[in-house]
Amino acid sequence: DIYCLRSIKKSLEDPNGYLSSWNFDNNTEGFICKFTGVNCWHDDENRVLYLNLTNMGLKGQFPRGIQNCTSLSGLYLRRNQLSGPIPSDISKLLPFVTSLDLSSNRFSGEIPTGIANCTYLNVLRLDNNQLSGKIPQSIALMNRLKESSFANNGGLCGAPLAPCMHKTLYNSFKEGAIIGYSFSVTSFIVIYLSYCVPWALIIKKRKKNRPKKVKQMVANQICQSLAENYTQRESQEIFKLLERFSSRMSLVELYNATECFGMDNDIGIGKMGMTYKATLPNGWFLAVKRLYDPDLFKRQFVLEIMILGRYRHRNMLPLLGFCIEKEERLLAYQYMSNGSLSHWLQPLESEAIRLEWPVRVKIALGIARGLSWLHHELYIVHLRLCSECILLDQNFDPKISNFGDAKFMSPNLDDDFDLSFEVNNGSDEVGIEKKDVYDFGSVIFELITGKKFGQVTDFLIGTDQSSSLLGFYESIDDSLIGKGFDNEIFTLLKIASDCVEGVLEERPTMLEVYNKMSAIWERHELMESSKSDMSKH
Ligand SMILES: Nc1ncnc2c1ncn2[C@@H]1O[C@H](COP(=O)(O)OP(=O)(O)OP(=O)(O)O)[C@@H](O)[C@H]1O
Repeated sequence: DIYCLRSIKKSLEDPNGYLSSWNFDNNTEGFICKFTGVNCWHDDENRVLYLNLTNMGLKGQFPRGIQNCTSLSGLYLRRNQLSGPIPSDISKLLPFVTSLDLSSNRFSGEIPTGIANCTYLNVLRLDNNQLSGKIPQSIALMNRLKESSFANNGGLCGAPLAPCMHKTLYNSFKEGAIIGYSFSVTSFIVIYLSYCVPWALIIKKRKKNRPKKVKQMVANQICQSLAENYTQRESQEIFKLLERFSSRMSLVELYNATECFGMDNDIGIGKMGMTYKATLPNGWFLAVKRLYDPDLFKRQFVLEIMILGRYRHRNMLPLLGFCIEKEERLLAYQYMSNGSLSHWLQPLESEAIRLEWPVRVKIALGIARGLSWLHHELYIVHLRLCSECILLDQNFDPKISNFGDAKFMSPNLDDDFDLSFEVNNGSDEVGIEKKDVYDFGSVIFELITGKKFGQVTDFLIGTDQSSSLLGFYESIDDSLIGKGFDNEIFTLLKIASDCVEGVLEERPTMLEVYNKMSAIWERHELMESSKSDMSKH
C-alpha cells in the first residue's frame, strides 16, 4: 500500500500541495495511516481501507497506481480536475471497492461496461463530468444506483437517464441505408420461403418450438391463478422501499429458472424455506430460497434484502434479487458452488474429502474480515453465526449468509432504515457484538476439530485455558496433524479460545481478531497468490 500511495502521488498534479504531507521517509508500521485522506483498516498497519481525496484540486488522469492498494474498500475523488477516460479495466484496478465517487471532475469518454464487474459496489457517483454515450445496460441494471449518480454529463444517455434519441445526420443516413438494405434482403427471403421451401419443413420447425412456448404458458397460467387468490398484505410502499436495496425479479422468471421448483434442483432445506438451484437464460447460476410462509418470516425476509441486497463485501453472500408476487416470497442469491462450510467439516463417509490447512486458514480469515466489516463499518450484528451459514464459492472464499436474526447496533443509522414496521430493531444492549465474537470462536474450533464446539467443550469444563487448549489440540482433525502446520494450528486455537472467553469484556473485538489473524496469514496468502500468478506467466 505504501507503493500504491507513492505512485498515486507521483501520477497526480497537486497544485494546492495537499499531498505534500505524504512523506514516505518514515518506516514505522502504520505511518501512511496518518496521511491526509488515508484511512487504514487499523492504525498500526499499512493497509488502506478508504482513500478520500475530495476537493483537493488534483489534476491528471485516473491514478492507476490505486490497484496496489489491495484491501481498498472506498475511493473518493470527488471535486477535483481529473480528466481523460475512466479505465476500461477498472474492475481489475478496484476489485473489492464498495464505494466509488468520481463525481465533479472532468472525466470524458464512455462509461466502461467493466464497472459492472466491480461486484461489491454499493455507491457509484459519476455525475458532473464530461462523460458521453449510452450508459451500459449492465450498469443501469445495478438498481442500487440512482439517476443522480449520472446527472450533469452533457453527452450521457440511456437508463436511468433519458433514452438515447439524438442521431447525427450521418448516423441517420447510415441507419436509413441499413434499414433499406435489410428490407430488400428480408423481402427476398420471404418470397423465396413462400414459394420454394416445402410447407412440411415449416410445420416440423413449429412443432420443435412448441414445448418451450407451452412451458412459458403454463408458468403464466400458474401465476394468473395465484394472482386470483392474492390478498395484498404488505403495503406497496414497503415493496418500493425494498426495491431500493435490491432488484425485483419476476415469479415467471424464477419459476422457469428452477424448472418449476423441481426436485432435481432442490439444494437444501432450512428453517425459512427450501433452496433451489436456478439457471438464468444468460447462464448465471442462482440459489433461490422459497419461503414456506410469507407472514411467518416477514421480518427475516426484509432483513435479508436490507442487508445482503444492499451491501456488498467479498465475504458476504450477494443477494441478487427478490420476488414478491401472490403468496410467493423468494430470495435469489449468487450460487455458491462449494455449499456450506458445515458440509465440508462433517462430510458423509462417501464424500470425505478433507479441507487442507491453507484452505481452512483462508476461510477463517475471510469470516473474520466479513464480521469485522459488519461490526465496525455497518454497525450490524449477525447473532446466529454458525458453520451452516458460511457458504463457500468456487475458490473456497467464505461468504456469510442468513441475516434473518441480525440487529442494527445503532437504531438511526440511516434514513433508509425508516421502515414502517418493526424491522429496525436497533439494539442498545452493551456488548451485543461479543455474541458474534463467541460464535466466531466456536466456528473456528469446528474448523480445526471437525466437531461442533459443544461436543468438544463438554469434557473441558473447569479446566484452565492452557489445559483446555491442550484438550482441544487432542481433538484436532487427524488429517491436519503432522503436516508442518502444528504451530499455526495452535495459534489459531489460541485466538479462538480468546473469543469464547466467559467474561464478555475479555473477548476481543472482531477488528482486533481480524488484525491479529491478517498480520499472521494475509501476507502468507498474498505471497501464495503472487506465487501462483507468477507460475501462470
Ligand atoms: N447461495 C447458495 N449457494 C449454494 N447453496 C446454498 C445457497 N444458499 C443456501 N444453500 C444451500 O441450501 C441449504 C439451506 O440453506 P438455508 O439458508 O435455507 O438453511 P440453513 O443454512 O440451515 O439456515 P436456516 O435454518 O436459517 O434456514 C444450505 O445448507 C446450503 O447447502
